[in-house]
Amino acid sequence: MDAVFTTPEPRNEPVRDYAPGSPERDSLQRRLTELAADKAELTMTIGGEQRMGAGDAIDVVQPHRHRHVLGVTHNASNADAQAAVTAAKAAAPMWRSLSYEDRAAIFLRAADLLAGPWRDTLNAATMLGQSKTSYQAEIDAACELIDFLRFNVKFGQDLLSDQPRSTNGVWNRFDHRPLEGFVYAITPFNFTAIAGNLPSAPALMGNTVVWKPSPTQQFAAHFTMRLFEAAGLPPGVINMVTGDGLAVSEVALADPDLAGIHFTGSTPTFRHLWHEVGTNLDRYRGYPRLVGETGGKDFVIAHSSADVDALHTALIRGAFEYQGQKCSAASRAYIPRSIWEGGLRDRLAATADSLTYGDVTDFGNFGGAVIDARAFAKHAGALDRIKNSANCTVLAGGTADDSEGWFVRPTVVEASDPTHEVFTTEYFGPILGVYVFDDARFDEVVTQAEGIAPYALTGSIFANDRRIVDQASAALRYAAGNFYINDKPTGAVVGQQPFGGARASGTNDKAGSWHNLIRWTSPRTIKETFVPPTDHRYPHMG
Ligand SMILES: NC(=O)c1ccc[n+]([C@@H]2O[C@H](COP(=O)([O-])OP(=O)(O)OC[C@H]3O[C@@H](n4cnc5c(N)ncnc54)[C@H](O)[C@@H]3O)[C@@H](O)[C@H]2O)c1
Ligand SMILES: N[C@@H](CCC=O)C(=O)O
Repeated sequence: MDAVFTTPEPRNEPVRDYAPGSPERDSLQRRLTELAADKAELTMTIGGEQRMGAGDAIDVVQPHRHRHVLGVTHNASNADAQAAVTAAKAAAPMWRSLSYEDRAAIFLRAADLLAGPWRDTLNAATMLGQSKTSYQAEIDAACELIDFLRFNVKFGQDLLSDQPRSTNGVWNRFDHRPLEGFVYAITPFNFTAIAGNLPSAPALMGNTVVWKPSPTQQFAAHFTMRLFEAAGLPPGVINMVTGDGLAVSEVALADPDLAGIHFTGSTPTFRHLWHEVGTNLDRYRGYPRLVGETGGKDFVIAHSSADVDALHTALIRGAFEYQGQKCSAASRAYIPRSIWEGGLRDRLAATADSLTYGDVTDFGNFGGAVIDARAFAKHAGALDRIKNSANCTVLAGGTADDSEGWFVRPTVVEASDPTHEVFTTEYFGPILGVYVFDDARFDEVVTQAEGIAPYALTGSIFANDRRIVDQASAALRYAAGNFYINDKPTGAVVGQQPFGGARASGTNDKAGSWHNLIRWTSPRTIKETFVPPTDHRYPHMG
């Protein structure tokens, strides 16, 4: 076809509320019952073929009811990984020869399928497998993934439209080539949207992918792969391998055609991958692109002019939604004594104690369980250390119980030492450290908070005094990649608050924006001269 196409103008997917008696709630509840009834075979998908990994079996369970097995998956073996890499390389010429519009249509169709008939499946799988409430699943598995798919198509088109200037007689062009090789996408447990975005964003730009989801997110990842297929994704474009990823990395990171890593997960895992790439550098055809969004120790800093009701809500939602398992979760708060002793301390503790964590299929609960036994043990250990610390007072929670599910109570800890681990260590659970300061020490506290943790992902300032907002914003310029004024530090929306952080929080390539997509292209500059010179001499030569 001869046309320059324009992709549809994206709009953020409206969030459904699943209120009692609503049709969407009935429909989601039916799908929850169906998905919980079967024990699924959580296969790999390599070159379009589904098969079980050859390594050890892993039970994928409901975190809030860990005896309930949703499905079984297997670690991929070295041979499985090799097959996935080979399939990705084999599909590359076919995939990159398709037009951008053809590739984009697949992901736009996936978005529409997810907004419609697939919505309940992805939401229910995310609720059951990752212990998210209906609301937390809806903003992730439905809305954010739909938004990633639709907005990336628009950003990709903008990127392709970026062309150099030309002069009379010369036509200059950019050929926005996909990378030469395959992209290795490794995804975390906590967001179904991130798991879907990390393989699909490079694929949209014409790359083929080996995708390794987290075993604890494999239930929803399985259905995400089926969604892409239903939307018409050809075999071999995204090859999903399962399990812990150790064998996959042995193979993929040593392959000469590794063109990039698209990672989201913890800082130690990303550092490990980066080291491995460094070790293998001489093997590669090119320099692999390393894109990693990693951990956070996200702050809320309040000034004495802050609105206390807004601050209270931001702390509760920011720290305790999805059991604190968002990289953006508020995990350290700095509160002026006038506000703290003026009522916030007792109110925050009472609200935290009132939050119900339980089975997420009971829509009355505020939250569910933490993801697995390893996370539970980590949080239980941290709570023990906190309770034994002379610097700390536990004001709410502080307990954990894994008899039915991996439940950790929403915990508020007041700590008098601002260098205590509660202000520096990412727990990735529902534990909020609070440092209380005399109101006049605000500037000093901002300076201390700015650099005490190695991360720089999200952070909030609460103040009504505009001069304070301005000063704190300047002082904290490099302390967060996503900075909030009078709002909680969680809940970024695609197209509105492009997401990512620097320092130990990652490469800050802003998922769901052109900043990210540009990492998956390698432009070729073309100069075409219409009437080339035919005399090598210059006028100054006489
Ligand atoms: N900055 C962000 O945008 C963002 C978003 C979500 C989560 N996170 C971070 O992710 C972390 C929580 O997620 P997680 O527990 O899944 O992280 P994780 O690092 O334990 O695991 C992430 C992924 O890496 C895989 N993995 C681990 N070692 C591997 C290896 N050697 N080879 C291949 N794959 C390997 C895991 O199986 C999983 O798929 C937190 O630190 C959180 O802050 C960051
Ligand atoms: N983008 C999400 C966090 C993703 C990490 O877990 C937020 O803004 O809350």
